[in-house]
Amino acid sequence: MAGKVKNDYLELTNIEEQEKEVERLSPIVEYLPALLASKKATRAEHESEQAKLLMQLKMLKKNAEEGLKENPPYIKNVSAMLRSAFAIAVEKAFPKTGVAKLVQVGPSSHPRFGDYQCNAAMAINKALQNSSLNPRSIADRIVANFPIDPFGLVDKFEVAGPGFINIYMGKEFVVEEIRSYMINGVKPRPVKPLRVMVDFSSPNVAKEMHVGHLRSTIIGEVISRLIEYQGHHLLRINHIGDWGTQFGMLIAYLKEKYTDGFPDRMEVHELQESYKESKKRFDSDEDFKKRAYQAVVKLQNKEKEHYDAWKWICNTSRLEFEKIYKRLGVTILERGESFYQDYMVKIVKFLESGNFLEEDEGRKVMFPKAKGLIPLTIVKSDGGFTYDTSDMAAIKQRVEDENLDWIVYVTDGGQATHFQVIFDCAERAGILDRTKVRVQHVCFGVVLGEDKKKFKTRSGDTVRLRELLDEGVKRARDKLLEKGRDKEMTEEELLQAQESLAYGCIKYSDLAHNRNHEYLFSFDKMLDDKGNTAVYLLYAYTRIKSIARKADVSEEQLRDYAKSSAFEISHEKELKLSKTLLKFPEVLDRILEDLYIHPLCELMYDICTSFTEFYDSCYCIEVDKPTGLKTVNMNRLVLCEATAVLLKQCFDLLGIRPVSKM
Ligand SMILES: NC(=[NH2+])NCCC[C@H](N)C(=O)O
Repeated sequence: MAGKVKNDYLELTNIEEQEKEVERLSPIVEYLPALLASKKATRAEHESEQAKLLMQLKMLKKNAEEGLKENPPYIKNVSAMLRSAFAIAVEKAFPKTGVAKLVQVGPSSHPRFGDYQCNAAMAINKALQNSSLNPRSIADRIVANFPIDPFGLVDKFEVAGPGFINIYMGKEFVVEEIRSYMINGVKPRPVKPLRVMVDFSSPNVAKEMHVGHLRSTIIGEVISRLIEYQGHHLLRINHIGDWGTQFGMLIAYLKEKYTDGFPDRMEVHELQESYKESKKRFDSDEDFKKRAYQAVVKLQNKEKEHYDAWKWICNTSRLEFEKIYKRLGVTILERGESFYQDYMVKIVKFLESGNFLEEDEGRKVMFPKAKGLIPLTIVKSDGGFTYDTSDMAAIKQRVEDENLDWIVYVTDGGQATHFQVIFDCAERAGILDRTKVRVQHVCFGVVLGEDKKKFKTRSGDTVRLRELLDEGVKRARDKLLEKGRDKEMTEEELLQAQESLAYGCIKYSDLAHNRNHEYLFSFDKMLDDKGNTAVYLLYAYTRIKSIARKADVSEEQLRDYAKSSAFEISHEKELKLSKTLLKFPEVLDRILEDLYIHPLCELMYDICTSFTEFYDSCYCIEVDKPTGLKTVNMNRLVLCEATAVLLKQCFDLLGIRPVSKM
């Protein structure tokens, strides 16, 4: 029931945490039936060991109550709760054998095996090597020791085959959760807030932002949203490539070309052309090379003329980047390589004084601890710094000045070794302690065109993101017109719908794939309204939202109904949809571990297909033809609304904006 205080000790996600809790709680759980039987402890009992445990339990309950007062009910991770409960069961069944850590619980592969499965009995059998036991008897013993279940999480167990434990969820629990989704929304479990940085997007100045940067932007933004949603403090950082000797080259070239001052506006591709030209000159013309080097020195000393020229270059690029971010709904703090100039000087001294650098043909390099990896180039033979130098400086600044607990870098898979070596060298230099600071490189595969080759224009150039987005919007509009949607929408609504659809599709088709794999960019595929696409999901969402509208029932009424004892879930398809919704917390928790986002898309798709099944077999509104009288099934409407609430939350996390008409 709403407001009923529950003791949520079972919900622990992390295995060490679980183990500690098991150790702490198993005696308490043992004594719990006794506690419940004798509500008041006698004086004598107070002096006994048992009473101490009862006190402990009281404290635990009190903490839980207080926790709940502060934090409105949050969504529960069923897998994690079951895992903790099974860990307790195993600890009770086989005390002090250390096998509780073998417990794994996952969704079952088929409904005939229940909702979830625990297959620990086999692994425990192996670990215990006790000939008088077999996996089945182990499974029986685990089930017999399952702790009290304050949530009614489990309806029944079944020990099957060689020792699988099939778990059937309790309906009461499902009802309570759906009730809470409806009344309280989908609030994640409160956690200790961490300081987190996501370093993503990060295009390069004076170069076109390419599809790789688009992927980094899309994935990085979603990771940021997920981390924020979980309640952590987040810093989104755009580590743009805006520093280095190439800028001396470019400035020298531009000064030569525009003797009367730089133009007011310039497209990034023109800037990129100049960049290519300057590189040619640099490689072929000794005089130019000298001037380029002088320009670098002047830039590094921040001499006005050169510094202004550099600012002009950065600004030209920035205007272009910002247009893309605005369209995609991304806000990110620019803190490029140039930000670390002073830190780079310092890190070189630091590494030098620690004797971490070695001479190599005039360069100063740093080897990682791991064997077989290429070293970082910290100082080039011309004295300049590199990408490696900036990342070493950045990691020090991030750990020490920003005090971060968690740093995420989002780039293509081609940089996996770079980050491996950076993390390794940072540890070697004592800058980073990976037991305290979590560093994660989130990589992704290359983007392919419809011809399955690297995504390029026909002439072999980089595809301009602005043009790509424009094409997406045009295609989305065509799609809407093709379906005749324009007849039901004002021009304003159509504009909103086409943008939501275009950007939604581009984002979703990227996110729905395992990020490690290559990804085929196809407007035709992403704008398909069948299958796991944004179009399908957005339509489904709009349809769900329109049901309550048609029924003429307000959200307020639905909430009131959900609070009442009349609310129930009965039809098999209602239950199936509900159980699919309850998968959200476990998907969320897993994503926050490995930062693979596609399971969230899979879940959204499952929700929409379960919804369709439910909607096909369960009337929400029945109209009596002769009289025209409407009968509204409030239970089902609540379920529709809970589905909508969760889907909306998922769209928000993915940065996709559903519109009321589509
Ligand atoms: N800290 C970092 N290295 N962030 C990623 C930078 C990505 C780089 N500018 C590129 O375009 O590939």
